[in-house]
Amino acid sequence: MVKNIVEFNHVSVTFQQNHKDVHAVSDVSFGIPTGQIFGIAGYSGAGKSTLVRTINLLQQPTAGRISVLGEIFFDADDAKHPAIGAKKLRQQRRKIGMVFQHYNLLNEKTVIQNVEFALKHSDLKAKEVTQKAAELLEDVGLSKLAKYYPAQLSGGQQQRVAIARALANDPQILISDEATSALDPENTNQILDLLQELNQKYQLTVILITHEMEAIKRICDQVVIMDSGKVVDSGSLLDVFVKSENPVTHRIVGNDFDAKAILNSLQIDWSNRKLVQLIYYSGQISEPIIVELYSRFNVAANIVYADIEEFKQQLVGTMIVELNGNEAQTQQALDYLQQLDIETTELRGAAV
Ligand SMILES: Nc1ncnc2c1ncn2[C@@H]1O[C@H](COP(=O)(O)OP(=O)(O)OP(=O)(O)O)[C@@H](O)[C@H]1O
Repeated sequence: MVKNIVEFNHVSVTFQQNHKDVHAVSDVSFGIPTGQIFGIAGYSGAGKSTLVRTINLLQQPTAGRISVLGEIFFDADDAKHPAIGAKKLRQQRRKIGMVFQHYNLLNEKTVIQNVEFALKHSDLKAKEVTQKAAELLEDVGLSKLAKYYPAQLSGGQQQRVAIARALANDPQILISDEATSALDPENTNQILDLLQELNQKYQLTVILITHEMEAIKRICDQVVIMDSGKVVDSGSLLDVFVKSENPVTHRIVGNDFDAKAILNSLQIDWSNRKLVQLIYYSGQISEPIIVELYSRFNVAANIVYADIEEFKQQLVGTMIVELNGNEAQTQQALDYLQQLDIETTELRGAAV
């Protein structure tokens, strides 16, 4: 099994529009580990769709190299044959399923016929095709609606049909390009949970392209943030959402853990106050720390702000507290928090 099921090396895509170059993707390099749910996030127009369309060469890059499933699909430096041959590409594309914001179902066919349609080039006999389609519908929780027509289904149900269809040829990669963008929050979460189930059941690598940060936070293992065609940040959810200090990342993913932004938005003048930001992870706090700081060190901790966020079932909390105590005792209190593996950052001295 290859470590990275997709690898982008210095990939660029430039379009010509009105005699001008549009740099939709600029010098992007990163790998997507096999078996992960991998998020590509950013605002509309950041270049996400263009980049993922290069994976199965629906979009040819103008520069760079792309490896997929351990094979070089495209290498701009190979002047004679930059792309893999058409026949090979057709075979390999079957290992890459795609779902989009629009479900693109065939309205005159029933739910099961829509899934069967995706198997028409397979080697299966008619009976096996029907059986396989029925199994796929069971995977996506739609067995009971097999004979319905798309128009009789809700948006979330239609997207489930699209997912079953995308899985028809047992792909190793499923690309979800804004697949939940047209759905309400409840349906969005159900589709995301389904993608997670499929990821686990079939060791399916899921590439989730979205501008919705809540979707990334709910199911992704790793994420890259794109802005203006470039990758501006990458890493685990905690690296990007909690620890990143990149202002562009903050603008895109939000400021939930950025103490300065929080204090500014609360209009708290903290220039002469001893404020400390605490960041802690699920299961970490079993003691009533605020009480402990007072009883052990005689340091009073007033909570200025507190929040808790969930990242793929891991809770991360942040508190901004004002510590009142003498210098030595306050230092002891901070040491104590660090012993509990609570990350502490002193905010003293900076202006609003
Ligand atoms: N075929 C094309 N010709 C010219 N410009 C294009 C073409 N396709 C995309 N672009 C431009 O490339 C940039 C990136 O578009 P892209 O669709 O990849 O962004 P995105 O992050 O996926 O956003 P969205 O979710 O809105 O599609 C945009 O400025 C877009 O207008």
